[in-house]
Amino acid sequence: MLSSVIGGARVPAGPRPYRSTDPSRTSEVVAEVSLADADDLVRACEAAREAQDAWRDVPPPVRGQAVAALGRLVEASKEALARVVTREVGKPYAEALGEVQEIADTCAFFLGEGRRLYGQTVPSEMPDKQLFTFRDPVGVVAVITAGNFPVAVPSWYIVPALLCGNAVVWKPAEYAAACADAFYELCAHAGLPDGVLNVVYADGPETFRGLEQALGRGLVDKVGFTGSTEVGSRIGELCGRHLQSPCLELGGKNPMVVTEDADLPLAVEGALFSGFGTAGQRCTSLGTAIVHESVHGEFVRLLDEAVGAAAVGDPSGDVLYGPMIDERFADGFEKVLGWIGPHHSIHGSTGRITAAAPRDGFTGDADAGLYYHPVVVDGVGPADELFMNETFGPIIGVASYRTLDEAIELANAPGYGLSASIYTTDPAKVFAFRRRISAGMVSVNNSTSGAEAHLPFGGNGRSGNGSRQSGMWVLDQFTRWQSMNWDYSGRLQKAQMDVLEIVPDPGFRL
Ligand SMILES: NC(=O)c1ccc[n+]([C@@H]2O[C@H](COP(=O)([O-])OP(=O)(O)OC[C@H]3O[C@@H](n4cnc5c(N)ncnc54)[C@H](O)[C@@H]3O)[C@@H](O)[C@H]2O)c1
Repeated sequence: MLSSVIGGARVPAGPRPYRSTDPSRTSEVVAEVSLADADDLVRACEAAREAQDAWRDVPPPVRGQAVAALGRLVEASKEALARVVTREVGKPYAEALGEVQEIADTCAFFLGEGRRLYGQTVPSEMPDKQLFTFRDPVGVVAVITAGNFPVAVPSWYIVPALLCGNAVVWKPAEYAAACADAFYELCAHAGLPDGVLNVVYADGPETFRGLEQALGRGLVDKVGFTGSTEVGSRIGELCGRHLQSPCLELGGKNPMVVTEDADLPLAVEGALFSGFGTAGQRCTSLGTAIVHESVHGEFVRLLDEAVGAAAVGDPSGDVLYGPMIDERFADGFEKVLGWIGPHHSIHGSTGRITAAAPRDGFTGDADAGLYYHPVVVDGVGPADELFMNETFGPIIGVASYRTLDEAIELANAPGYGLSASIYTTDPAKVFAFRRRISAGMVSVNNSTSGAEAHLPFGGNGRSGNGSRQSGMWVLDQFTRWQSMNWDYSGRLQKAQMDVLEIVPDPGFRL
């Protein structure tokens, strides 16, 4: 039975058992977990506070060695960790390998940051005085994550937070506990002192209660949250009461605009990958393709063709996508299917896949797995729930437009702002789109999905509070700037008042 780890020690199993199952064969248990309660979460924050005291004094290049060791351990266990991801959350194995690679890439990037955690020397207004800036760790970082990227997204928080000298309390998604535990074990063997990284398996309500208490007692200095917009806004409110600004990485309803001059087969390939990859359960999944009216019919025809040839099935095989991650997401998707109104034209079957997948290669027991057909709904618009809200399932809408202004207005209408893409051969359209789309990430002739470990990742509006992950930008989340001025003149020099005056001759003319 898996249990939380606080201060380097496993917490004895308690009265709250939880089972995470294989979504391809829901009768198979992947992990039995003993869930913690609010008090455990508070204890983990206390342990982190204590451990951070010494960790902050370890020089950043040395902290970088732990990050490097983690990267090496992840590389060495890449296949094993990917297999756990495939089994527990149903992600196709090739994608799972990519997800694990992202951890290794993140470690590679932040290893270097350990030697580059630069401050600045800044000139002063006065002579014989020098100004400096330093980056300091924020303290204890509470990280709460979703399970659709059960190891890569946590690493985006944990790796830079530790490198910057913080201690971390990580609360992974319960339904991805086996993935979390495997990743925790790799971290624990990378040479981190006890208590610097704690993992707490808990459900949402207990997590909220624990976080409320920990924030109230000053035990948490930063919250990193990846999950739904609904829960994110509650976390934001709670942090706001304690004058903290969390990192909020939330849901997406990501648009793809296809212009009249676009390479249509390329756009269709992108739509297929980002609409149905991971069964549409990515924050960056394509929500709506917004297609110029002159190519709309051809786009839908090509998309139908591609969808018909797609393989859905056992995620250990070569498939476009596997099952929904968990019963909860399958239930949520059933609800979404009810949003499809009679006035839409539906392409694909809306039902559960009960026999074989659309193509060979499906070996799982379909009746027991959480498999759904890919669904394309043509003719959606802002009056539809389907157009306005994240669905988190294998369904995409198609809308049509006449002018680029209209396309951008449609793309911004749902009020999310994570990822957006445009397929066009006209650079003027690219820049007009880039300037006015509300997304944090824009793709040109590429799908809405995908991230690289050194590019800022994050969204605006219903997708987040503008915080960014990955690359050097995330350092501002996990460090605080301290400025220092050092006056070695031997006098009390006062800024603004004792400044040397420059006296120009205002009457001078050539
Ligand atoms: N923007 C991003 O980077 C990103 C990445 C991955 C997933 N997501 C989003 O995550 C969502 C899917 O994940 P989910 O359904 O597991 O999200 P969720 O909000 O239900 O849960 C996310 C995490 O928060 C915890 N939680 C739930 N209720 C809580 C509460 N009241 N207080 C504190 N913690 C609580 C959960 O146990 C889980 O660990 C989608 O909306 C998806 O778009 C966003």
